[in-house]
Amino acid sequence: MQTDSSGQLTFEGAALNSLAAQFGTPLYVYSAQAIRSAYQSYAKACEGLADVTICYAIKANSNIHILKLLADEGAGFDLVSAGELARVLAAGGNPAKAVFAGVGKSVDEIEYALKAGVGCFNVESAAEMVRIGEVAQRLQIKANVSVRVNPDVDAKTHPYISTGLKENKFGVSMAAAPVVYAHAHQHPWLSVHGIDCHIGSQLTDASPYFDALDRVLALLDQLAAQGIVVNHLDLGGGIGIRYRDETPPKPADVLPKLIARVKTWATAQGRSMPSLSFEPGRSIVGNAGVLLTEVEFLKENEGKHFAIVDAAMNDLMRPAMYEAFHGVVAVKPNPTAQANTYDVVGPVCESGDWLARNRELAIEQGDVLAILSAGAYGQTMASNYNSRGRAAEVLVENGQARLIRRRETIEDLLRPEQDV
Ligand SMILES: Cc1ncc(COP(=O)(O)O)c(C=O)c1O
Ligand SMILES: N[C@@H](CCCC[NH3+])C(=O)O
Repeated sequence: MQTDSSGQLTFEGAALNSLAAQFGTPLYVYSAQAIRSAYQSYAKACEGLADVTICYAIKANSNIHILKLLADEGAGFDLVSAGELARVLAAGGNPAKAVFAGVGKSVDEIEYALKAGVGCFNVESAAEMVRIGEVAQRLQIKANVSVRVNPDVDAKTHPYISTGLKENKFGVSMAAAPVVYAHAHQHPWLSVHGIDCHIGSQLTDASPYFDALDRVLALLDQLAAQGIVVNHLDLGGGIGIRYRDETPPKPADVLPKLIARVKTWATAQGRSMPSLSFEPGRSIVGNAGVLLTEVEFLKENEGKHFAIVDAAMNDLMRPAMYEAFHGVVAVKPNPTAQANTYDVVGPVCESGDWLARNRELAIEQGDVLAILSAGAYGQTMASNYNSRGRAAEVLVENGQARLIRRRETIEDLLRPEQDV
């Protein structure tokens, strides 16, 4: 994001105020260049070090135009539902470079993924391994499987987005994993591909990755002693971004060291170097997107100032759900406005419908604000609560803006109930 000579905010060469006028608000705006360079920071960090696939976690931002952009860069995908797989296919992505995670894969989803040729299932329970084996046998299509293990490592992040502790629902415990592998190993329609581990999201400290890796490598030794050789490691996603003042590690700070540790282990064990994958989501798209919203009203209740805007918790759920901080700035200076400390709130009928609290802003009715770092877990977590249509999305590339999702209309909202 930059400021032009008149003080207006621009995003990859496009003035945000003009985009709001052209496409309306609320509006998600993404920078193609920022997404590409975030992806490349992963690809370059591993270059020449090992056989590595970067599987972008679709849940962060699943717009098919963004998936296409990433597929064109060479990304694989981490998906968690039939819907996300359909998006990969619609975007022209290669299903063989996709991994399918999630604790509750249905029979239909497994069947769809097998027929589409998904590269690997990251299996999260013994019962799921049995189910995948049954579906694979019925379809006579071999399923590649990794076990997603839960290493019981504290990722030191918000409790709602920590996934690698034993109290979390994700993955198979280290103690139970050998039995799950043994089932896959002896099954004629299952092929043991790798091991998977994802410990949480918005990590700002890299040390939990190394703790988790050490536990994973110890488990691989144990499996090898049982005659089960696992030659692929999927180390998940989770690297954080800056929302306020965080200093998360960069892929180049973490990935080469993780790869080096795997190499040292492989050499010591006299094994060939395993292939690897990572599943970043937030760090690819989070800082590449903003949510534009117009001020509907300014209001004061007994000295408390509210800026009521046209975006709401249904558009950006993170503040309501995690009390998450997102920066807020006016997209152009308003010299006649008086500065005040505002809570920026939406029109939804919930006290939890706030986007930002206690922000110093010099704004008037009709001004446009940018909610920053909204490219990840923004539109993908949006809902129709209060019967509000989802926002439109625009992708900016070299100053040119392209609509990549139209605004939902009232007809879109009513159709599933009228079509019965
Ligand atoms: C299995 C899995 N992989 C990858 C991710 C992506 O994580 P992040 O967006 O933090 O990189 C998630 C979400 O936390 C996940 O659950
Ligand atoms: N949705 C969360 C992250 C959860 C990641 C999914 N495993 C967020 O907005 O931060």
